[in-house]
Amino acid sequence: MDIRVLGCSGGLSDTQGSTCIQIGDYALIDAGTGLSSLSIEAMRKIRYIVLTHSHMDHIAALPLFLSNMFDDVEHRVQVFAQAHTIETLKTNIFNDNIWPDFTLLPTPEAPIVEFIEITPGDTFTLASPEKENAQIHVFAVDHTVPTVGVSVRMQNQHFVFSADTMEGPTLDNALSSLTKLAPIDTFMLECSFTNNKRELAVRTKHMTPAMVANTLSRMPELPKKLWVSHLKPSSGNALVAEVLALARKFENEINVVLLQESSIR
Ligand SMILES: Nc1ncnc2c1ncn2[C@@H]1O[C@@H]2COP(=O)(O)O[C@H]2[C@H]1O
Repeated sequence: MDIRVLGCSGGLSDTQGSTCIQIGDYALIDAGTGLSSLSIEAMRKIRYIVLTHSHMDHIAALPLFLSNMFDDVEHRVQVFAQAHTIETLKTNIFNDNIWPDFTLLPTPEAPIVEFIEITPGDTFTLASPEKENAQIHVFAVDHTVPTVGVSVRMQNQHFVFSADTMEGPTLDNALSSLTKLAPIDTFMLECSFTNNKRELAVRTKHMTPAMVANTLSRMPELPKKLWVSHLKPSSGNALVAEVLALARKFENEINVVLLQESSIR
């Protein structure tokens, strides 16, 4: 399985782009500013993008990426997203004011991008032009706007990305179902705020290290690796210290990796 985290910051940072995960060389989950670490040649190989939700840190690079592709790419980029995400992008971004409506360009018959509506619970295949296909399953998570997490299965490996979510039964039930589908090898889970910002985390539907620990303790079977991501830059070193303490607490049970610049490329 070839998964590269191009960015997973929960905001604007001098060390890391925002959420963008590359599958092989041909697909992305989310299109945050981490996408800008790809060369133009690498961008031209991208055929599919699965968007978890409409928030800026997950879609910021999509408009500029599409204009990069516009000139000389023959394939159409397929963007998979929930109806809310598609509608929000069309109304607020691809509206010929903020950015051109690339769903009609260069011609309405053969546009550069096609939005494909997905619903939580859907399973679909991203066909690789060269290597093994990726089997995608999207599941509902609990965030302030309609959001899906993404399960990727390829080469007998199972990677699960929580996207932005709060702890609770929605996530717990999804993790139980996903574990039955196939044991989870790598679980990329968000952790946005420090424990003393629990109230803000609940209001904005995000996780703290304590919530991450609770979620792990309720999982029917622990994944082999936990990638902790989406730290808010404003939470700084205090959050890093809390995540490292969490890693020590679980060190005999699970390999906890804090995704920072050094460990994601
Ligand atoms: N009530 C709030 N107070 C402070 N920050 C907020 C509030 N609501 C949303 N945000 C921030 O706005 C961000 C929108 O994207 P996120 O959900 O990743 O994370 C959210 C928080 O960082």
